[in-house]
Amino acid sequence: MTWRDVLDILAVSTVLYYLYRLVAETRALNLVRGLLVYLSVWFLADQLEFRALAWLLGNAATLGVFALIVVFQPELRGFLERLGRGRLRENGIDEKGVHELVRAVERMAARRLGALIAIERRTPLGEYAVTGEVVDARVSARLLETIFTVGTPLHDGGTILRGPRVVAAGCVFPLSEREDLRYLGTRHRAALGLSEVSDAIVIVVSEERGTIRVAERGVLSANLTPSELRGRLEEVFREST
Ligand SMILES: Nc1ncnc2c1ncn2[C@@H]1O[C@H](COP(=O)(O)OP(=O)(O)OP(=O)(O)O)[C@@H](O)[C@H]1O
Repeated sequence: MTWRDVLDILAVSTVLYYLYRLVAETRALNLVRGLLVYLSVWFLADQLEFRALAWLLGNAATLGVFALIVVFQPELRGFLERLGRGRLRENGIDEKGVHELVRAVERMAARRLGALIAIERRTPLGEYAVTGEVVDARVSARLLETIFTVGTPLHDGGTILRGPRVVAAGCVFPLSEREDLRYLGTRHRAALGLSEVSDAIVIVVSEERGTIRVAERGVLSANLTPSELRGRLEEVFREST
């Protein structure tokens, strides 16, 4: 085994890893499952010498490749654009998203609605998203306020934003274990906990006090005004474009 082989293996692993992340984040995941079933049936038909079925599946596969390129044209285009910009993942949030998010947070703080909102950056938050309900909708102030309205099934737990979309709500985040912060309530410890295990920016609105704080890389900010929050989020937005 030479250094070339090691580099080759590393390169292939990197490509496979990014392909997996790309597939896991888009609607291509179901397609991959479908393709695996298709290939298994084709393989079986071939092994069992079901000539007609194998012929049909073989020819349909050629057509299918072109059909896939057409159907997944938006994803492929997005992927190639990001590859060109040197960023394989969309991270952060866009300008309109920041505007809607800050509006929602400001209103929720004024109304004393407790809220916990994580903005995914480079660390994938899929494992926490699956603990809640899939939302997959464009972020809007009205949507966020609706999610955190007391008495609704999804208001408990955290909401996850990926780019300009709300991906999931009612999610369970890991609680920070820090002894010196035991005095904090669980909503704030969950915000901090998630920021300790990821690079997410986690916004927390206190139901008790109506304050706005942000947890980032294991640090919980002091109370922020809505415009201070906007400033921080705009920095994140600039970093991601
Ligand atoms: N692990 C967790 N992941 C996500 N959300 C959580 C988690 N633990 C608690 N929460 C949320 O926090 C709420 C309880 O907040 P609690 O009052 O204990 O915390 P707090 O930090 O004092 O917040 P507040 O200032 O809003 O009262 C729960 O109803 C739930 O919505």
